Amino acid sequence: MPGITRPALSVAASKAPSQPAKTLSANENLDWHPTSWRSKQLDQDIVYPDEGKLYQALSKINRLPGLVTPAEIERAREDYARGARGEAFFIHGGDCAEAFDECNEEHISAQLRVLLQMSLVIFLGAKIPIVRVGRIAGQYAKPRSKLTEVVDGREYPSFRGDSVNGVALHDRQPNPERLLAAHFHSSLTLNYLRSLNCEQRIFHAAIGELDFHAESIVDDVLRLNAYKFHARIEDVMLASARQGDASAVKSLERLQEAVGSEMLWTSHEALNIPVEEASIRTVLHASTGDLRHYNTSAHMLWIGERTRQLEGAHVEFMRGIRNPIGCKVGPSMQPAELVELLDKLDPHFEDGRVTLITRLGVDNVERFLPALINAVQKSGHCPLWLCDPCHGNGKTTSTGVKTRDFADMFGEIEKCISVHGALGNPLGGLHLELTGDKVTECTGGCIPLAEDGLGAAYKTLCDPRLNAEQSLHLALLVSRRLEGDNLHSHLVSTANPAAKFVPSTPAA
Ligand SMILES: O=C[C@H](O)[C@H](O)COP(=O)(O)O
Ligand SMILES: C=C(OP(=O)(O)O)C(=O)O
Ligand SMILES: [Mn+2]
Repeated sequence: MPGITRPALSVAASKAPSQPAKTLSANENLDWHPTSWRSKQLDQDIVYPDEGKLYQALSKINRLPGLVTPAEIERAREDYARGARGEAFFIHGGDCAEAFDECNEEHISAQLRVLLQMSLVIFLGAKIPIVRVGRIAGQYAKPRSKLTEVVDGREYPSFRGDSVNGVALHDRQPNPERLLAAHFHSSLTLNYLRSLNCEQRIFHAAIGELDFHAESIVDDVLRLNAYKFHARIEDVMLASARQGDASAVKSLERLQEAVGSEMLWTSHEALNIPVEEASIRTVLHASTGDLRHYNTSAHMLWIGERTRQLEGAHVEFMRGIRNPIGCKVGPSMQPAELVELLDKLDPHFEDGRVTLITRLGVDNVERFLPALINAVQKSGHCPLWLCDPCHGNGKTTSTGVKTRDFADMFGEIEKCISVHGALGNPLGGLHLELTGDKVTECTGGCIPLAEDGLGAAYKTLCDPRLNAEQSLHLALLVSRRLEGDNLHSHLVSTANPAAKFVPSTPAA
């Protein structure tokens, strides 16, 4: 569907100078402005019936404190640069679409806990620091394959995320008040995350719970592996205690440092550009004289597969912000197009400025990924490469339920690890739709969930998520794979639900 050209609503512009200062360094985008996207085609546009109310909501967001600070964004950039150079592994995950109704302590701590647990498990295989990034505290706007749907012969706008409209058919008109509600829900989520991050308790609980998971899961392999990993965490603690500080708490803190930064960086898809524009704060950098434009709605933002057109509004907006930025890369991306995109988004060739999130589908990785990697290697850009094994492996069951199979997801990750490894370009991490909650949305995994079991706790507002046990199982397999073990042939899939998962001999 063709996008529209936005009228000149001026929100962020009120805080940013209309012309760049004369003393700009080479690092500045001279032809960029927080509003320059408005003259470009905006795909997946959200059309509000009342532009006046939209303007009021955007200017309120512009006046409210940002959710994150420029200093944090600078620290996140350093983590992304490390990841791009192969010095850290990223676990980027969370809900497909956050829900206002799930903005509660249980859901938020479950998200943080599962990401921490996955980090610990993958750290023990990859043996490099792990950086965690949540699809959290702002993942409230969705692109859709079809912008309308027909129910009982009547056409309605599709559900576009809680910041836009409601799931209920009577609530499908985009409502600008939801933008403010999203800002406040994001703020509460982030506030709670910051409190949890400050507490050692969540880290201890996450380790302790690896055993709990092992107890609660009937599958032999997960139980064995989780115990083994728990024992190895203790080994690492003992070793670091031996090296100096005798105190176990001290060594636990060291392990925490080794696993990665304490902060969970926040992220969401930058889909609704007017509200992203309203979140910009422009800062004059004292030592370089650069004007830096920080999008304070999240630490990291990404461009979706449906809105990554080279000449489109989303790419135009994103190229000017200082935050680490990402772009989804689907099977239609051409190698030359990818390099052109990087030239736009990363004109100064900065390590980790861009994260490429490939989502090719298990059967497409070997066909498309090598040429994409080769082209990027030749271009001189140094992006962080993540594998999103979710969005290329979607299926709809015969009863119309959206799902994904665990074996396809691990299959895509394995192939990405192999292709990246063969080209001397190690995979930098994973991008996953997951939840710490006990949902039944994806098939397969350690408790082989079949299609007829999906109805038990199918709660997602958009795409199916891995549940806590599936997420941990995936982390165990990835950890072993990064260590050199190949467990893929043992995977239980719904294609063969009776298959027994035979444990491999625990490594010494
Ligand atoms: O999260 C990603 C997209 O928004 C989602 O896959 C689109 O789903 P749809 O094909 O049901 O619109
Ligand atoms: C919309 C998403 O993915 P993609 O743009 O890759 O389809 C998503 O990550 O939720
Ligand atoms: Mn999704």
